[in-house]
Amino acid sequence: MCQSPLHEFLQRLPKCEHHMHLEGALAPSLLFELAQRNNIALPKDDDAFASPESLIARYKRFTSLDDFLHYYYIGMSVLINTSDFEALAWSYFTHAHRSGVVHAELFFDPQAHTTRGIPYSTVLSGFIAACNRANHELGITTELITCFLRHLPIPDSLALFEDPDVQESYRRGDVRGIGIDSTEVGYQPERFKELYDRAKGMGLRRTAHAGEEGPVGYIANALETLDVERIDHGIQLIDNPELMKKVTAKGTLLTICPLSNVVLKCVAGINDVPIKRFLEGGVRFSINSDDPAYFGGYILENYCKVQEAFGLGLREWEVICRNGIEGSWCEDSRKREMFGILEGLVKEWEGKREEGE
Ligand SMILES: Nc1ncnc2[nH]cnc12
Ligand SMILES: [Zn+2]
Repeated sequence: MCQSPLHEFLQRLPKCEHHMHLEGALAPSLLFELAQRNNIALPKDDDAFASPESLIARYKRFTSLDDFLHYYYIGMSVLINTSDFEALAWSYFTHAHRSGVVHAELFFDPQAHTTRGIPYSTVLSGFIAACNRANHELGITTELITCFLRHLPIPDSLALFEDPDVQESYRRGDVRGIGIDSTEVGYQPERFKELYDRAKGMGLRRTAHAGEEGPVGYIANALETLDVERIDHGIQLIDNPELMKKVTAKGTLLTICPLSNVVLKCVAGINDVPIKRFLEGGVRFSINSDDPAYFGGYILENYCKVQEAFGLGLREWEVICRNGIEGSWCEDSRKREMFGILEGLVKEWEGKREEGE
């Protein structure tokens, strides 16, 4: 719980999450439980894997994106069965519900599992089961997004994309779009042009991690060569006012993850995430959790940290939330429902203000 008088308002805002890696919701407690159940040996030469507590302590000392990714890929090696993937996603949804998430568009990394011999169908069926349960029991609507790993060879991405099970998941609408993630610097977005062209040809939605650790040129490159509809992170946009104007005019949504940026040392502190400058410049963005089990908080903690740093008003939060709803890849009827909740909440809180509460 944050110290802001707006804490209850922030909790109740109807949040859309657009940047959340399901594998990044693997809490150390579940990681150790699954390692034991599935008989997976964790590295013996790294003291961090001695216990869940020592792992949590190590997560507080990440030095870079790659330092985090090292632990992220080892962590997910404990996921073997459909039930493991379902348990992981369900643990995310219970936290998300408490944080006020009403709509979640979730990344997963198929190649990180298929390269370990886990079939795509095992991964997907576990995630779909949790999504269905979240919809029925918590009222959260969902979309899934396959992310391709930029550090792997391009032909591997294309081969996975064309895999009959993967194609079937796109055709059925079980998976709505594609993205690219993993190590950024040295892996320019344009390398994935063919993949994105094929995805666009199939009517899939498209986003890409860019401008997290990498320079602003990667953002321009993703927009130009991949024709993406959203940019994941994109905080380096602040370095190029001309491009910022273009992104604003186009209405491209940045999916910003403030806690992640601080923990992975992409910025010195939360005050350096360009929230205020993007708001003033009219850049659209949503606020997201990225890998909550690794970065010390879910989406509400990100909202709270932003509030503590920038002291935003009701109207500024309304803009952030409205842009998040608008930039979602759900039906217009669902957007209208979420706009309705938002308008009601803002009116209620403005009323409280007038009564001098
Ligand atoms: N923040 C991040 N950046 C790039 N790849 C990721 N995979 C999971 N989290 C990521
Ligand atoms: Zn990410």
